[in-house]
Amino acid sequence: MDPSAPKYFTIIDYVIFALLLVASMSIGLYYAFTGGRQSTTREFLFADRSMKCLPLSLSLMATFQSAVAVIGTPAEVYTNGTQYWFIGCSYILGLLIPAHIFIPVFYRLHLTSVYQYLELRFCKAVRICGTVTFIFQMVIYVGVGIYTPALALNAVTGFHLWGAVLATGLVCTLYTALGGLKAVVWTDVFQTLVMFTGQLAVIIVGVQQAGGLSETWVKVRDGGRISGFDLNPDPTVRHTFWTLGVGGVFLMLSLYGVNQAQVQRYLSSRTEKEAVMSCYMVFPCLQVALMLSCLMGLVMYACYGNNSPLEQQYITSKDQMVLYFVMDMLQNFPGLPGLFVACLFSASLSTISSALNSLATVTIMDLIKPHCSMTEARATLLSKMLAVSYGIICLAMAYVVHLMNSSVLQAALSIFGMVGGPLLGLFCLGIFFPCANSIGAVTGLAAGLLISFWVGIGGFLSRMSSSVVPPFNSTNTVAAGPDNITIIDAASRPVGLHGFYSLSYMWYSALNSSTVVLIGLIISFMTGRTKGDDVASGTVYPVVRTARSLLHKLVEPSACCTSHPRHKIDGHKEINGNVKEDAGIQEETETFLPSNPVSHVEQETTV
Ligand SMILES: O=C(O)CCCC[C@@H]1SC[C@@H]2NC(=O)N[C@@H]21
Ligand code: NA
Repeated sequence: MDPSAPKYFTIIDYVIFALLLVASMSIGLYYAFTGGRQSTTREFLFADRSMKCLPLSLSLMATFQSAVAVIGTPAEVYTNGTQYWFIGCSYILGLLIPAHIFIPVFYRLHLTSVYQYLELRFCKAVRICGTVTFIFQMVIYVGVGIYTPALALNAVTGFHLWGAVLATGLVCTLYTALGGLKAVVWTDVFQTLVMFTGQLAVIIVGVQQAGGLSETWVKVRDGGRISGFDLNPDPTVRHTFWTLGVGGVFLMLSLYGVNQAQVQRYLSSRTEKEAVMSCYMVFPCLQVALMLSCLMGLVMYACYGNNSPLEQQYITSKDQMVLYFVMDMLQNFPGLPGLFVACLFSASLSTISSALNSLATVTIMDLIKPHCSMTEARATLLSKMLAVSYGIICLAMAYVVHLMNSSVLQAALSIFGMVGGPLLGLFCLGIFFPCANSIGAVTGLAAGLLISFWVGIGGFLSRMSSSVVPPFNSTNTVAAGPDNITIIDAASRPVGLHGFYSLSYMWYSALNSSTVVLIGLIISFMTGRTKGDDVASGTVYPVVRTARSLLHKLVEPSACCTSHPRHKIDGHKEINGNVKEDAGIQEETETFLPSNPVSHVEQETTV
């Protein structure tokens, strides 16, 4: 069989792919016509705040595990070894901090959009800036998420590229717009199971084809694909334990701490404890997903060694390697290629649906509702129309991504770093620095975005434009284009602006969030910092508040300010409490009372 010939699907493969779309659609329709039939925003956007932690944790994991991880991570491990696996170390702090800092603050404020926090803590302008930045980030990310599987599929199987993009985009938009968050969460659960099954099947068959487990191990070890701890502190080296294990923490916080798609899931939990539990349960799910993706890269290496289909010119981009491998290895197992393609599209659908739902939520809650009152029915209908509109916008975005043509994994992570990083910085400024004021927040965000685009685009252009590859240090592999990895001679090191541009993309989140905090604090001090007591209570991390009042007492023993006792309703009754300012005494009241006049926080009205 000519290895360069495109591989074709058998009819059973198409059937399995079609079944995935039908099953996803059915779940959407089920939630459209059961329960409250999605007639309130509380149900459509927050699943009646009744979600349990198991489905939530799978949905949380699926939201940022798209086809990019299924295709990009194995290609990364095949090309550069298992160094990328160390990103798993960042999941520890990357989930502990959201569970014990961000969730308690956001949950007790009974938010409907995470950007409401910015208005509570700062002002409406900061909220709008945060919302618009989030929309920008997610629309681009979804564009990558829709385009990635379709491109790989088209390249290897001849499957019509825009047919796949349209099928994915339309089915996903429909079940999201019909079934709301309940449908999105339960399709995420179903799609995650398909994703894991598909990857496992390919790994098992691939190990067999490579001659068994021990043979596979020997080949990847001798091929130098098992990376040890690379403790090189040089921030321009693309992947080291530091860029992945530490830089990855900031990336994780921007996604699992302050990204609306994830915060909305925490807020849809029955209790705060369930929300924290779902965050904890994401950890094993993420480790399994990472392990499967990395193992697939190793198995591919065991099968192809160094003469990869890329070297043989059978494919044109390293992001097509996984699908080529699947079609090459599973050709004799009818149905398995279809299963893996279903896995690929499951990864994509679960990310796109979560993104569309969160985009509709922030648009209705942050940009429309605060400026025009409307009935619950109209708000829900508008949310559904927004989900459809964003689906169409993201399809158009897929075309833009088509024009960009860069390695998908790095593209996705760079987007998170370049846009998610500054947003993380904005929330950290609010939660950990009571002295930060609104002017500091807006200026800090602008500075963070400026720096991130300077480094991100500057780095991309300097890699693309320099005919003679700019001087880089030895182990820095520069992914100049989608596939040509350029290993640079050991002698030279990045100097000046090149050093700045050659910062590993894994440091973008850390650099940009720190810039926002630093500039935000400087501007706050220059323009008259906020006095501790002027800050809306519940918007600053309690430990910071306590530390401040202790410090105050130490410095000025006569200081009158005492932190007001916080009336807490006892644990098991604590449900989505909203914080009410009432003569300085904070107490949490049942959320479903008519919204109290004092609370600044709009609430989704309950029927
Ligand atoms: O798969 C994607 O859509 C993007 C690539 C992975 C995104 C980041 S990497 C760290 C964290 N772990 C995940 O599984 N997803 C996020
Ligand atoms: Na996904």
